[in-house]
Amino acid sequence: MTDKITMVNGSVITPDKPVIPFIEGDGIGPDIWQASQRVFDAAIEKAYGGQRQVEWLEVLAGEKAFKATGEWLPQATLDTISEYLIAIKGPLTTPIGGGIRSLNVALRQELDLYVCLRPVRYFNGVPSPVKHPEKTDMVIFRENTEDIYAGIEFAEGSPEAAKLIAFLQNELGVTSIRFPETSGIGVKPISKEGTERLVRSAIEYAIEHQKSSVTLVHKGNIMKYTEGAFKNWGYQLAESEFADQVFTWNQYDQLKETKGVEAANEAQAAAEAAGKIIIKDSIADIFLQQILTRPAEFDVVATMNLNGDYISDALAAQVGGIGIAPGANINYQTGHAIFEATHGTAPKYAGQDKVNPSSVILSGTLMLEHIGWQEAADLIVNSLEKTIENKTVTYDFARLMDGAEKVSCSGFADLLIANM
Ligand SMILES: NC(=O)C1=CN([C@@H]2O[C@H](COP(=O)(O)OP(=O)(O)OC[C@H]3O[C@@H](n4cnc5c(N)ncnc54)[C@H](OP(=O)(O)O)[C@@H]3O)[C@@H](O)[C@H]2O)C=CC1
Ligand SMILES: O=C(O)CCC(=O)C(=O)O
Ligand SMILES: [Mg+2]
Repeated sequence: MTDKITMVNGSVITPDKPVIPFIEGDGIGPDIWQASQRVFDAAIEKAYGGQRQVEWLEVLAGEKAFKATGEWLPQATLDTISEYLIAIKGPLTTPIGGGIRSLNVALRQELDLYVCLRPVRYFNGVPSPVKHPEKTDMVIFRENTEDIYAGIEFAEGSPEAAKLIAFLQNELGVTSIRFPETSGIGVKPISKEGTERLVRSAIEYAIEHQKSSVTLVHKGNIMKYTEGAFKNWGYQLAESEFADQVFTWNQYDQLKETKGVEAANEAQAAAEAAGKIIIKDSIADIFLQQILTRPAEFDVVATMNLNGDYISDALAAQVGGIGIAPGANINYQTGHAIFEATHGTAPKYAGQDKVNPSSVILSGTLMLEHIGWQEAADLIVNSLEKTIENKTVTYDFARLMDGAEKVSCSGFADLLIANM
């Protein structure tokens, strides 16, 4: 009998034969989904010998949905994911500079999946542009429902843009819009509630996984009441809700001011010795330099939507690129979660059975861990390590590895299954 995954008292309850909806995705989506699904099924079969099994339920979004229903994101898709709690998806296309708004963002907003969780770790043998890729081991908590992704934007020349600019100038005394006649305009909402639930999740994750620090990444020197507020609210939340478990740079600064630098250093050293998590912050531009030059100093990263988008792809590059960068969109209160790769639809490779399916496959291992099927997740990760160490890899790795054998997307999945 198949059944639904549910959330009971904050815990995910998984029946032996759960229904899990999936969205195949646009562009390379069908190639990587088909490869990934075979790997998931093989790992589950090997781990549980038929006692556990996923019943995959296709739901439509993107181009496939539009062709079939005339809608890009049918309500039935949202309803089904909402009902079954957990889903996994391939990438969906978003046109640039016009056309539909992002379906990926819409899914996150509609289901209020406020955390975009993107773990970044190195797999032995993966080609990387840095000397010590193994030093990059971070988990990104990207706020997933606010910021300029809220989509409050008005086009240059539109009556809405003219009205909003006139309001800013006439009612709020704004004089700094350089070319008001020809400006498009966007709004960036960042809330205390949105910040708190994101930072709370990041600190809880750090505690559960025994991480040593959480870094709040922001551009609060320039955007004081959005990104600067994120930093302040983040510190306030850490100090009020996790007083016994953390030490913050804000506390360090206060001690330095009142008792001097030695007292502040001593307090931080004592906190570290006691295993407390250090909550620190970094301005986004220098952070992008420091993750390259001093990656070992960062652990869990909590940031807003746009910063998190940039940081995800930058960190993915450090450990071998977007072909191996998984992710999950999660609401820890309702239990809703959609697992998906960090990369997009790579349209030039669509239908060529060529690209690396590892990002969706590793997103699937996050999903298996999330539903408590750790044995199946471990089988996949171990097999991925072995397959990469054997130098049998897709084009993206093969072009940077000496002596590698280039395999197709489906061929890579075959090897993962054989190596389990
Ligand atoms: N969550 C989602 O669904 C996302 C959707 N998108 C959407 O995807 C579309 C295309 O975006 P674009 O900016 O080109 O970014 P993409 O991530 O789709 O592709 C950029 C490049 O990354 C490399 N790449 C991507 N996926 C893989 C893979 N699985 N294996 C190996 N290499 C890979 C390729 O590099 P190379 O050319 O060097 O071989 C590719 O040309 C846009 O519509 C965008 O909005 C983007 C990001 C996320
Ligand atoms: O929605 C999109 O098209 C892009 C999304 C994206 O870049 C991301 O999720 O990292
Ligand atoms: Mg992105």
